[in-house]
Amino acid sequence: MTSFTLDDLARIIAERAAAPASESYTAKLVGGGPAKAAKKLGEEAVEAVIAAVQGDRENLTAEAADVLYHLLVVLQGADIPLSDVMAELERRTAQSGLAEKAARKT
Ligand SMILES: N=c1c2ncn([C@@H]3O[C@H](COP(=O)(O)OP(=O)(O)OP(=O)(O)O)[C@@H](O)[C@H]3O)c2ncn1[C@@H]1O[C@H](COP(=O)(O)O)[C@@H](O)[C@H]1O
Repeated sequence: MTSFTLDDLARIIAERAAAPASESYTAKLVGGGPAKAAKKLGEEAVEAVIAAVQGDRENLTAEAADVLYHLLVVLQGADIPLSDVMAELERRTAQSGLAEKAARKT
């Protein structure tokens, strides 16, 4: 069990984004522009998919951490607060995913 949250990580990323790129991987990614950060997110997502398909729990745990970190970096670069994403997820709790999918088809 850990008390570390995505909010904590988003705060670290926001701080590090302002650091010199020579001192921070986060600053280097954000400074490289949205396409670079998004490409990295895509790569990490594919690695997580491969680990999931292989049933490799240890690797999937590590790759999931990479995906979450890189997603938060992409959000930071796009100036989208994590709280906006959480609000969208909260809004979706009003109905099941299956009900939402069915409503889209009609
Ligand atoms: N959680 C992370 C985190 N997860 C993954 N990574 C980096 O993401 C990269 C993953 O890419 P790869 O495995 O493909 O490695 P790579 O080949 O070196 O990457 P590229 O050169 O291709 O970009 C590695 O360099 C990891 O170090 C992270 N870098 C930073 N953080 C967090 O951000 C904080 C601030 O880090 P800096 O911004 O570097 O100060 C850290 O203390 C952590 O809390």
